[in-house]
This record gives sequence, structure tokens and C-alpha cells, in this order.
Amino acid sequence: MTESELDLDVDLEEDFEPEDLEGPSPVATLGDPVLVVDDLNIVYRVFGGKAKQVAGGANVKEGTAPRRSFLRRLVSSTSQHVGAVSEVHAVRGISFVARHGESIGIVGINGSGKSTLLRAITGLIPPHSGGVYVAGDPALLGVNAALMPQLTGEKNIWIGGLALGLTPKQVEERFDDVVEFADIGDFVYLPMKTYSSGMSARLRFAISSAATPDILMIDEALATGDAAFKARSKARIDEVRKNAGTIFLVSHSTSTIEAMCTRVLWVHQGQLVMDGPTGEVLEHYRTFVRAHRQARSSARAGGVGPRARSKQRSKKSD
Ligand SMILES: Nc1ncnc2c1ncn2[C@@H]1O[C@H](COP(=O)(O)OP(=O)(O)OP(=O)(O)O)[C@@H](O)[C@H]1O
Repeated sequence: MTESELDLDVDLEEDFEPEDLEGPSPVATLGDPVLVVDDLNIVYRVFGGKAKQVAGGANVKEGTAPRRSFLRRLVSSTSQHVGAVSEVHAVRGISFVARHGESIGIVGINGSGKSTLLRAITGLIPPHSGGVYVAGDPALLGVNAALMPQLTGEKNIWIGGLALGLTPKQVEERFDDVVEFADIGDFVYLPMKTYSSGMSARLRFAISSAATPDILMIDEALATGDAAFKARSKARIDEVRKNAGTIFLVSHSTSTIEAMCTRVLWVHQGQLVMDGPTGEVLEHYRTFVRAHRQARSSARAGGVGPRARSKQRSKKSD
């Protein structure tokens, strides 16, 4: 990895004290394969924007739209998609097999493709090429899960529960549990837009984990909440892992990954850099992040940060 590749945005939060998530490290009891990701490529198409190198170094291909005459550009300036079509190659040829009983962490710096990979596995984003083969029903549990802020917590529990495949009877049976787990009390009868961000994150987590999916995908859900909620979430996840099978967890907190996962996938610039036991992969990842931070701070000290570089560029163009 070169110095310039290291000049990316890093957000490695060690936000958990290990005692937040006490308990033995998870041990995988491996069963049958439940998920096969085969040479997966995901490409986002961005319309009307100017292509640029994004954080995390995702590969952006500029100007994939054909060059147009001045007249055409003038005419099309009233249309919705103005300018070039750019492509962001967010996931690049990732392959792996996940088995029943595994708890798999996905790490990588900002913009490396973790969430995209997770969304592709749940079928929210179609592959550009390659494939995702799933035995069972993956459910994505994330703080960004799409609930409706203008509706009450109660209505969102119903919508979310039904969307996760629960029957009306099951939603009714689990309703009180969800409210209790989220610890929102009578706020459940108020619109979600009146909630604090912690309250809505807790409710999202509680709704998503009310079902017991075959594959549970968690995107940063544990990054919110106090120590007690984190401990409750860990217990709930352990339960899901025991009953259901496979868990994927995206988190910037390596200590959370350590406490929850038996295996780690490290994604960088959309590619799978390492796939192996938690301790082994995290050791390399932490070393990478430290080197990365050092490279960034020396670059800043030497005045070659992004702002300084842009000044240098504008001077050159003067
Ligand atoms: N809807 C989208 N349209 C265009 N580009 C996108 C879209 N979503 C993500 N990207 C780009 O794809 C790349 C991977 O993004 P992704 O969100 O998967 O990374 P990540 O590792 O989850 O990042 P973070 O840790 O910051 O959440 C980034 O360059 C991002 O800018």
C-alpha cells in the first residue's frame, strides 16, 4: 500500500470500553453455507455531478457519458440530469462464503464499501456483475433503517414488523417487548420525529431484532445508546446468532467487532483485503489505521493536507 493510498479518511472509534461488552468472546459452531458472494461488483451511477475522488478511494470513473455538442448541452440544461454521468465502483470483485453460526465483522475506513456490500447482500442493490446466493432470509438492521418519522412509534413498529415478515399476530405479541427493549415508554404514541436520536436508534434496533432472521445484518446499530443498551443489544444479538445462524456487523469500533465476531472481512477501496479470524485481521487492520493516521498527521504538519494541496493547485493554475 503506497503513501498516497493512505491519504484517506479514517474513522476508527474505540468508543467502547471492553467492560461495556463483558462476556466470553463468541465461538463459531460452523454449519452449512448460508451465503455465497461470488465476484461481486457494485457500481453506482451518479448523474449530473462532477466526478471526484471520494473518501475511501472508491473508484470513480468520470465522463462515461459521451461528449456532447455545445447546443445539445444547452438544450439538455433544462433536463433533470445535467452534466456527466460518473460511476463509483464501490465493491470490486468480492467473494466469500458465510456459514451458519458465524458472526462476521466488516471493517474498513470511511467510504471503503462496507455498507454497500451489506446492502447488496440483503438484495437492496443489484449487482453490476457477479452474484449473491442466499439460503434463507436476510434482514438488514441498521440505525438508518427506513421508518417514517411523521408516524408514531406504534405505527412504525407495525410497519417495520410486517416488513420483516412477521404476521399481524406476531407483531401484536412482540409489541410490548419491542417498546420495553427500546425503553421509550409512552413516547411510542408520539411521532418518531419527536424522538431524540438515541431513542429512534434504539427503537429501530428493537424493531429489527424482533424477528429472528436467518441472516442478521447490522450496520453500526451498536454505535448508539448507553452502556446498558449496548449490553442488551449484545445479548439480543447473541440470542439471534444462537437461534438463527449468521450475523454480519459493520462497525468502526474494533472493540465491538472483537466482542461480537468470530471472523472479520477487511474491505478497502471496495476490495477484500483480508478475511480471517477476528484477532488476526484486526491486528493488521489496527496497524494499518495507525500508519494511516500517522501519515495523515505528518502530511498535515508538513502543510500538505487537502486544503494546502488545493491551494497549491489553485496557485499553479493562476
Ligand atoms: N447512493 C450512492 N450513490 C453514489 N455513490 C455512493 C452511494 N452510496 C455510497 N456511495 C459511494 O460508494 C463508496 C462506498 O460507500 P459505502 O457507504 O459503502 O462505504 P462505507 O465503508 O460503508 O463508508 P462509511 O464507513 O463512511 O459508512 C463511497 O465512495 C461512497 O461515496
